[in-house]
Amino acid sequence: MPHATVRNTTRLLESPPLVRYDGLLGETAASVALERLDRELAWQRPQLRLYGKLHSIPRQQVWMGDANARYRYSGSDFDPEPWHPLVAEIRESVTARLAEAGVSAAFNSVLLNRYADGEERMGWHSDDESELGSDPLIAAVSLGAERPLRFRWRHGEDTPFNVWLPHDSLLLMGSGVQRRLQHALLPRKRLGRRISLTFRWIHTAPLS
Ligand SMILES: O=C(O)CCC(=O)C(=O)O
Ligand SMILES: [Fe+2]
Repeated sequence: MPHATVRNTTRLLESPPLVRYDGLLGETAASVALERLDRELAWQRPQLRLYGKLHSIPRQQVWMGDANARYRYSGSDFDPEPWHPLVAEIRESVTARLAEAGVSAAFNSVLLNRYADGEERMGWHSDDESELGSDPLIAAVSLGAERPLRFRWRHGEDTPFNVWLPHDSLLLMGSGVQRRLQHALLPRKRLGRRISLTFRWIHTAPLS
């Protein structure tokens, strides 16, 4: 099974911290998924408040998941969209591939991100909201233009590094990654459309 461990993190993180698996859906199915998600989802560009001023995010997104998997993100509450059948199928492929690799994981929600071109991006952050628990496992599927996800150590333990995310790949961000690193999808010139799906487990509160 093709996969690549990201070597320069293994000294500093527990196993399996950051692993990329290639060929998740198969080339054709992945290209069909890119087109369908692009067309069929209700992509949104919410405004977030930053230092008291509203800014449109430099990408589009959709939150999807179980009805009770509510999420708080940059000061706003998001109610998830119901599972799109194709996204539910991709989730099955992700959990199956992880299970083959000996990683048992379950996901009740996903943030889908759509970057129209290389100018669209996501700034530095860790996915460390309290709803994700103390040591979340996040699985990120990439479709479309290959871009690097850049990582930097929160306390400068080592140098920043890129993990390239080709079409139809799956990046597992495992134990310690959110606690010890931040990541960003920085702008790059001359790049086409990309959609990512970052699957998560949200610890839920009872529906009121
Ligand atoms: O688009 C990506 O690969 C990164 C997305 C990300 O960091 C996130 O959804 O939290
Ligand atoms: Fe993230």
